[in-house]
Amino acid sequence: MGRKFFVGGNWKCNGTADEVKKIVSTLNEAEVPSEDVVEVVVSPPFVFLPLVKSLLRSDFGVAAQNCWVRKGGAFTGEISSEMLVNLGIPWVILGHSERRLLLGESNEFVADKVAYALSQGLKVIACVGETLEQREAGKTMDVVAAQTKAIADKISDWTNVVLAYEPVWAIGTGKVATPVQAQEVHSFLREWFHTNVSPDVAASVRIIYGGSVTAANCKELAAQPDVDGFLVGGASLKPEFVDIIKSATIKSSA
Ligand SMILES: O=C(CO)COP(=O)(O)O
Repeated sequence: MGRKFFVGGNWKCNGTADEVKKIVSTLNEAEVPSEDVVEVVVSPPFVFLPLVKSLLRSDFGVAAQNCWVRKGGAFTGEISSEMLVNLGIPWVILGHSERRLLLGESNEFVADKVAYALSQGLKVIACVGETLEQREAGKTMDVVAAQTKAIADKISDWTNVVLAYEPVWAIGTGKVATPVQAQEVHSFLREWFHTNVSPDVAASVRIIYGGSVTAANCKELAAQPDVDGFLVGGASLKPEFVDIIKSATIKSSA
């Protein structure tokens, strides 16, 4: 079966061209486990995508942080899936909580984006996760199931999807989910796929964790059976991202 460990770096709305070049050169010089062990994808802001793609080592992939929900056209300020494909950008992050909450992206809108991006040949990192209020109300599983179901209702092939579980209360707060909390939701989601999609998809889909992942906490999280990697925000802008990539070896030596 073998779910290859996946480490994504979401740079969000950060960086100047010089800073971006610096991060890329750190990554290019890094000694990391081979492509058989870990898949690494970094996601710079749109404007830096061509720069990063041209400079970044070829064993690392590049992702956009969003794209338009359907075919491009008269949608000022948007970037289409077609454009990403045209530039040779293989991945896109969709449904990040910052977009769901700050820009009002609904489960259905995110699901439409996922379906369209896949139809154009992009690979998708689809994000789900509950707010603190939802967690405290005991609704975590309902929320992530509804977010995942909206996508499952619109796609039939999960091969090119990585699901990122990112509890909103852990994003950018320094308050990481404990390994037990992460495993609990990841195993719930895998079970959800088993029941609602198929045993094959449940076994093969990668479910990665995001929210205050650092070099200090990544190993314990990576050791959880249903944690197949990470989506890293703040720490992906720093050299410690390389240490997070290296946590993949925990799986290969297991
Ligand atoms: O939102 C995230 C990745 O998409 C996580 O961000 P932080 O790692 O900064 O908490």
